[in-house]
Amino acid sequence: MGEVTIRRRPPHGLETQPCGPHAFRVGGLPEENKPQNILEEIVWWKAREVEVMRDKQPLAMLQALAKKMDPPRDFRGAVLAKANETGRPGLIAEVKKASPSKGVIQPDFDPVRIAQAYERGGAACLSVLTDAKFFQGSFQNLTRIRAAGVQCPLLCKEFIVEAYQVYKARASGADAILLIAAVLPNADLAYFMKAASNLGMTCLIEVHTEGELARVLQLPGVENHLLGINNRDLGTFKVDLNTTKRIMDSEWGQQVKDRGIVMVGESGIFTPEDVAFVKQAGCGAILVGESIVKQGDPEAGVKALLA
Ligand SMILES: O=C(O)c1ccccc1NCC(=O)[C@H](O)[C@H](O)COP(=O)(O)O
Repeated sequence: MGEVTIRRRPPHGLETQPCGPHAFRVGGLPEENKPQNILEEIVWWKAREVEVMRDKQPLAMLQALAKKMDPPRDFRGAVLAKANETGRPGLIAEVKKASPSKGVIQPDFDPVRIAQAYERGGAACLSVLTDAKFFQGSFQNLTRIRAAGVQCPLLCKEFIVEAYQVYKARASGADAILLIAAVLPNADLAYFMKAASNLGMTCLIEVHTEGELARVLQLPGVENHLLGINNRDLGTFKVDLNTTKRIMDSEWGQQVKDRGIVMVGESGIFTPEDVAFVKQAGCGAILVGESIVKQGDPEAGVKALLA
């Protein structure tokens, strides 16, 4: 049920292994050593990236930094408060320069200016992409946004495959992290949720299928975090808002509603009608990037979306 669909590493390790003056390949078909889709490519790259980061900044150093940070803000509480105040889903507005599906979305990208505009426009929380290779983001963007006095809680939008990244998020000022069910089995999800909770952070646990939702609903303490349905298939890039409706109409979606879990509708939300559609499907929050970040005036973009 809801098995992990993304392979975390190439099945046969590196495609070729150096051995003296020779290079040889360890078993398997060459095509098995190629990522099957973009999410797999990102995750394979991420594993190497974390190794390099750990060499430069060991975990103990990061943990010491994380300890010194101001306490995290209540991400889930901020979403709920904004939804109660406005009667609309709480907006998690994404600071997003580029993406694998769209290339550069906002060439005139000033993360602090965009974050401040989102906050003035009425966002409940912000999502900050930190991946550099595929999204042109950075952990410095998180730090700079927090240092600029933005009050909204911040989600570190990263592809987490190691606990190291949870500490990196906290040490960079994040209040919440993203965990993707297609990438992580429940044992890893539970472990990262525990690491995040110990740091006082919230998790946004993202699914794309009914099977993944059924699986993550078994996680202990999931009610204290947020669940999200990504309308974008991260393998094919196809975006379909009906994904949210279909999953929320399933028996697992009913369980989300019965247990009072906050569900976030993610990706492909462009108009007030889209917002109304995912609200009607049962979402208490929305995560929006492209439609607001590409506006010349992101504050007006947020206001128009929530109108
Ligand atoms: O946005 C992509 O192209 C993408 C590709 C591969 C993995 C993840 C990707 N996006 C992450 C997201 O989920 C979105 O940034 C987020 O939900 C906002 O989506 P949108 O409003 O459609 O920009």
